[in-house]
Amino acid sequence: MAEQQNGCSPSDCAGCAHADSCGSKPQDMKEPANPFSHINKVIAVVSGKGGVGKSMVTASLARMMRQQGFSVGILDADITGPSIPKMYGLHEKAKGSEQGIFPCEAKDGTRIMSVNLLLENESDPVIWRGPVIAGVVTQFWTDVMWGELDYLFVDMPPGTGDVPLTVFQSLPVDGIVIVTSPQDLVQMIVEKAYHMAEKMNIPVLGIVENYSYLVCPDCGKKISVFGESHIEEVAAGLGIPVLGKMPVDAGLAELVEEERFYEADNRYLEDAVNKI
Ligand SMILES: Nc1ncnc2c1ncn2[C@@H]1O[C@H](COP(=O)(O)OP(=O)(O)OP(=O)(O)O)[C@@H](O)[C@H]1O
Repeated sequence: MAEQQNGCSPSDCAGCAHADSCGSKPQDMKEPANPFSHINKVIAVVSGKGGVGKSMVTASLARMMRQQGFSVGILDADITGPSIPKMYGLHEKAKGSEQGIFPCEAKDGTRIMSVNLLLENESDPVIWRGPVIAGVVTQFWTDVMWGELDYLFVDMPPGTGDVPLTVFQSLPVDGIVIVTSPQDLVQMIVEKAYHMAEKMNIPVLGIVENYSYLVCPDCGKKISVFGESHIEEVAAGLGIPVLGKMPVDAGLAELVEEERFYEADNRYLEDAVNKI
């Protein structure tokens, strides 16, 4: 917690004539991007808990922006459970030069960096302690030559541990998207993610609900497989928009299994395009 002086707090610094010399000013721990990276917007995709389809949502948002003609990258910060390269059929090793590491390029032009593109065998487990993992994620920012990007999506590990903290402190994150699924604990889980972003002064762009429903292939009826959704109330309570609701979609799952996500055409998140 930053020390308070003169009875003021870090949030009072903006516009204060004494901000530069005052101990209340929050320390800027942002790391410089690689000199060969020019990134317009960094968006972190987070979830309060695992298994809600965060990577699916990250890649879907990236695909949608790609379809709109934007240049897009995905930084896979889920170091112990990386799934992005496989979704896009990438199994090569990333190459480097004196200036840094090149991201790998998927068939739709999405630039991707993940620990799996650096490991000798992609099935090798990553058994590193939190600070080492957080250091690798920072290097994906400082050492990777992303080039010109309109959007860099960061697929975060679940929860509020070391890596999310490092990403929020070290990368200039413009906003976060919270992914959740319909369940009783949703309010508490979303609020945890929301308050973490708030404490780090990062705007929450909205919530995506995954596994929202299933459409019966015979009668077309929507079935709430994981219970009724309360996402609208939770979002309204926090004053943030619902960016979209994704059903369990066998077509999307198939594209993941067949490692052809670069062909995905996910219309469920269409509303998100103008909000992120
Ligand atoms: N809406 C969906 N419809 C069909 N399959 C889905 C959907 N969302 C996710 N999946 C599938 O569920 C599996 C898990 O998804 P994903 O890897 O995105 O989860 P995750 O939240 O990133 O996992 P974790 O955070 O626990 O590492 C994947 O095989 C993915 O293809």
